[in-house]
Amino acid sequence: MSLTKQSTAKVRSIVLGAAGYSGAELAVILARNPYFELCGAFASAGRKTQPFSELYPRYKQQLDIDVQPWQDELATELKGKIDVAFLALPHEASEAITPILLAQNIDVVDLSGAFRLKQIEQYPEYYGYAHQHPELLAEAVYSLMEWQQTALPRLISVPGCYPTACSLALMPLVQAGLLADNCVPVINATSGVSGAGRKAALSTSFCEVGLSAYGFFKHRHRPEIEQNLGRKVVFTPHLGNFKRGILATSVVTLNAGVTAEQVKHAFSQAYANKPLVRLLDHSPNVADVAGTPYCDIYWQQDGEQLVVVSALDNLLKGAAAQAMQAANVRFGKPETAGLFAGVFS
Ligand SMILES: NC(=O)C1=CN([C@@H]2O[C@H](COP(=O)(O)OP(=O)(O)OC[C@H]3O[C@@H](n4cnc5c(N)ncnc54)[C@H](OP(=O)(O)O)[C@@H]3O)[C@@H](O)[C@H]2O)C=CC1
Ligand SMILES: CC(=O)N[C@@H](CCC(=O)OP(=O)(O)O)C(=O)O
Repeated sequence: MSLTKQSTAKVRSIVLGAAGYSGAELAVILARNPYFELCGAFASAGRKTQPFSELYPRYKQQLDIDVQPWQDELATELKGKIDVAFLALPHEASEAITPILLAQNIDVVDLSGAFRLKQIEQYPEYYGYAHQHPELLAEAVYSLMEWQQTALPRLISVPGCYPTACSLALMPLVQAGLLADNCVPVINATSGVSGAGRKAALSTSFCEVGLSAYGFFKHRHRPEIEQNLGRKVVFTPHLGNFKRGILATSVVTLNAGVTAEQVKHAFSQAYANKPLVRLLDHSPNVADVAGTPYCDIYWQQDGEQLVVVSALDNLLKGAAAQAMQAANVRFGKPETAGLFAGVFS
């Protein structure tokens, strides 16, 4: 195994799952973040070492790093050479590899759902497997950064893509106490096909995908959204025939008498100094957030009924950009470092 040149001045990082969609986005973001150094990129053990630009040809001459097969034994070799590992892996792989990395004093920023839910008994029901590490579930901090109140520890659990879109849309109303007690938010959200990852599957192949709902009541993001909002929701994800982006439409009932000014104040106050949330005066469009680290939010009120529409790029604010945002904060760097290309970086 080889690592690229290291500098003690920068946060030394690796990406596991760098051949996949969200890991690849993260590798690109890390490579342009002046405060971090991308020291290694890894895929599954069965893969041969391959240049990143062979997997993603648009990065030829921009990101010259090899994607190498990951083996757990590498963790020992990396001790003292790497500060943080970003895991863009299937949930169970993340759960298994995390303690191995932590044991070598390597921080973990996990993009999977392995450490998102605080109630361990929800894993069999919503993830289809029993969680083996209650101590790490307790230790992990869930990093919905706009609402993050506490310091980030060595194990960071990055929120899911749909929960980020829905929670950013509804948290201001919850925190301001504007939702009716008996309100069960109804959330319909449509994701582009990259949400399903890069691996080939008939159901997500281009000619098969139209627009359809799935995951009724049992999608793993439902308990995550409920954990964030502190109330039950009806969450129905949809798959649409576009590459990237999520559009979430959340319908709620407000307390009687809540005014338009109160709603506006709740959103403006919540996101006044939050650089990655944009409050719009028109309905969001996934085309305007695809390729950006933003979550766009808009609402319309009719008496006690409120519709909130939010949009983000599932691979960026819904995954890699949010992971970078959290790691920037964890290591004391500017929150948005690496997230904007060119003059905004
Ligand atoms: N896609 C999205 O919109 C979002 C994804 N996420 C989460 O990020 C994670 C990755 O998702 P995504 O990028 O879509 O997935 P992909 O299927 O595109 O990529 C998965 C990556 O993980 C690697 N991998 C799989 N198993 C192992 C293993 N046991 N050891 C080492 N590497 C392994 C794969 O390697 P190889 O290519 O060699 O098989 C591949 O590089 C998931 O947990 C997902 O839930 C989070 C938010 C949004
Ligand atoms: C379109 C599609 O299949 N989307 C995925 C969610 C995206 C993802 O990978 O989930 P996390 O955000 O939890 O990591 C799904 O419904 O399972």
